[in-house]
Amino acid sequence: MKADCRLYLVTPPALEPAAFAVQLATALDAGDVACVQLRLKDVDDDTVRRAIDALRPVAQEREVAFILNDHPRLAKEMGCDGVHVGQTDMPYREARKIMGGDAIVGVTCHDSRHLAMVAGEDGADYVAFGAFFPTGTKETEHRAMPELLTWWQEMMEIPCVAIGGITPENCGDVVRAGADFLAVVSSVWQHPEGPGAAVRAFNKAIAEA
Ligand SMILES: Cc1ncc(COP(=O)(O)OP(=O)(O)O)c(N)n1
Ligand SMILES: Cc1ncsc1CCOP(=O)(O)O
Ligand SMILES: [Mg+2]
Repeated sequence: MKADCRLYLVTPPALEPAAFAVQLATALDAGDVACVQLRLKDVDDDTVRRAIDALRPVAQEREVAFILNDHPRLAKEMGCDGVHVGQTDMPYREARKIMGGDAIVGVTCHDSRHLAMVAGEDGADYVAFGAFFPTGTKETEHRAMPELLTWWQEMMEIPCVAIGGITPENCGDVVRAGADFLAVVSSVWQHPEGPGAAVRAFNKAIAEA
């Protein structure tokens, strides 16, 4: 059992803020979730702001960290707890300058030990590896293996996030390999019995891994 692995929910690619706030509350009230990432691609800043206004309180009122994808300035302006940056987004150091020392800054490292070491040494709060499984949510060029998580855990203290196609059914190997967080999109928001059932299923799968 590796009970210290926790869920990291990433929002669906498109959402209507007020309706999705209800879905998010259902997910967060169903069980243990460490953080929520708002991930909206190809929308203008005001659309992101409106979504943050609707969703940030839902997370923060439940002591769940609220992280914005891609946009450090908006994250800072809008009171998010952190930001996630990828390798083609703003560089980590610049994001850190904007966010300040207390905020969470996470970095995508694909399947690269080198990128993860650099991010860790620079001060990232977590490194994200993936994709671990095929995913329809994002076109991915990199495939990570569970051994990468084990290697990271043996080398470094900084938490690692596993992302990409993770479900309650397939997460066991990734959890046992050492993921500190499972970042998930479709398996939660497209769960046939709803996001609450998905969170319960993940919590159970993690506890039994
Ligand atoms: C937790 C987490 N891990 C990886 C990503 C992917 O970030 P990036 O490579 O910048 O791709 P986009 O998500 O921006 O399309 C993530 N968002 N979150
Ligand atoms: C944002 C992102 N980065 C790598 S895979 C991915 C999508 C993960 O979505 P899902 O959990 O639906 O596979
Ligand atoms: Mg990005």
